[in-house]
Amino acid sequence: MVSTKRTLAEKVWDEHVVVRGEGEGSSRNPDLIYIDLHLVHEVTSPQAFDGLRLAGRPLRRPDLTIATEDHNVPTVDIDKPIADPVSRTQVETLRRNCEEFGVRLHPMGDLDQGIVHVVGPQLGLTQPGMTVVCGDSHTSTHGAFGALAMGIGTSEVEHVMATQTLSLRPFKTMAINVDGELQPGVTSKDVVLAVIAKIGTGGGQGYVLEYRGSAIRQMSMEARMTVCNMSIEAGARAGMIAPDEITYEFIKGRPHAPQGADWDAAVEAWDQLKTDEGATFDQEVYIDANTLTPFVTWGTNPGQGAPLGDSVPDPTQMVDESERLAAEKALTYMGLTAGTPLREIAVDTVFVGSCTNGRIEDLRAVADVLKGRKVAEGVRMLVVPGSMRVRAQAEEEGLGEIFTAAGAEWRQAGCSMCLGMNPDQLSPGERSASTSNRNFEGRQGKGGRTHLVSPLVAAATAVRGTLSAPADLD
Ligand SMILES: CC(C)[C@H](C(=O)O)[C@@H](O)C(=O)O
Ligand code: SF4
Repeated sequence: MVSTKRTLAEKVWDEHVVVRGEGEGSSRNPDLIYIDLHLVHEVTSPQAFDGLRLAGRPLRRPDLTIATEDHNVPTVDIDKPIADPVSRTQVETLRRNCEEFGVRLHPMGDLDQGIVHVVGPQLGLTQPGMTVVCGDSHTSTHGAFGALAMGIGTSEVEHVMATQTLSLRPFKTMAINVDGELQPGVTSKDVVLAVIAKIGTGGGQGYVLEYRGSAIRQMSMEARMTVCNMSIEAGARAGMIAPDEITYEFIKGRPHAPQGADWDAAVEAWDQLKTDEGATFDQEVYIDANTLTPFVTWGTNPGQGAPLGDSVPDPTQMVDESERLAAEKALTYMGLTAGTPLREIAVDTVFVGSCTNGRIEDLRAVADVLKGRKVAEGVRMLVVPGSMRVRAQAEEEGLGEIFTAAGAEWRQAGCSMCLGMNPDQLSPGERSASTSNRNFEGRQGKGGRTHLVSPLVAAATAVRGTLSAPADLD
């Protein structure tokens, strides 16, 4: 007998099937899935809009589509024209397209402008049980609300624009059980870096991950978003967390949250989403939260990480050949020697921001460490809010002053140094501690060397000048 017990991901999927694909098992055709929310930014939308225009089609549901400018925007002098011609064209094209197709756009300077994955939740647009897509791999962030949120390619962006549906193959399910309690100074970023180091950058391929367990339940929505954000770095199609009181508390009262009787009905429906007792996952992974310590990467993919107390690993000790070769190549690029304690690695730049760690809670954590302290001599520190609303709130709480007094640059909202598509970049050979999600070669600028860290580690590193945790400060 087929079990009727379903996981969170399966429930959301089932709710959105417009047409079920024929066949069974691995030969089953894709299902046609309805999409509740389509987020748009300047990088992956131009060709999709062109396609619509060529086909003479309107946008099917402008009311379920929202755009913001994030990747190509500068984070200083935002009242001046964008200097780089490619970036300027991208942003101007988005503005023209949104105007022509009737898409709500939050442009530079607007209070709701910012990184697309910060803006959706902030407006209360991202809600439990929804299907959310965006032409962006870190769409997985929205899974923190119990939404099935997936990054899609430009041709799929056009398909969603035209039909509000997507043809998708069913996925496998993986439970990531994180039980126990995180020690002080250990954050959700450390959890997800440890998860990726454990299952590998390909470990999640074909799966939707569901993060479960007591450590996840205790996390704030900001922290849960950090975890789900990086699901894609394990190769997963999406990452999800079942909604609970913490989720509802976050959504309640936001501009697009249901109100009055609709709110009560919504919460009742959202409460049904959690994975049924006895439902089975295709795979289960266990992480002990009690034993986790701050985690940093030493290599050039997010799976090449280790506890901060460790040393740069020695590739010759690695049994797996492809792992060894990858580590050797990474250490050469990173300019690191096996055996060097990670704490002794000196950085030139510290970047706090991105859709992984650019929310208010992240900025508060950084300000807590920086208060009354100074950024080390010779170190450049950028603090970049994920959205203009985050910036405004940080200003209101006096965080901006703390950053500036410590000697950090307190910027306007955008993807910034998370990737080299705007003026905030590393120069060749420059080394950073970064709260973002990717440490690929050249990610933050050609020849730049990236260590992925939590906001707490970023702040302590800025003060000491070498990879550090707040506990290392006097
Ligand atoms: C530019 C965009 C398509 C890309 C993505 O898909 O994730 C970017 O946001 C990234 O983080 O690498
Ligand atoms: S902040 Fe970084 S990861 Fe997030 S959408 Fe922008 S470029 Fe991609």
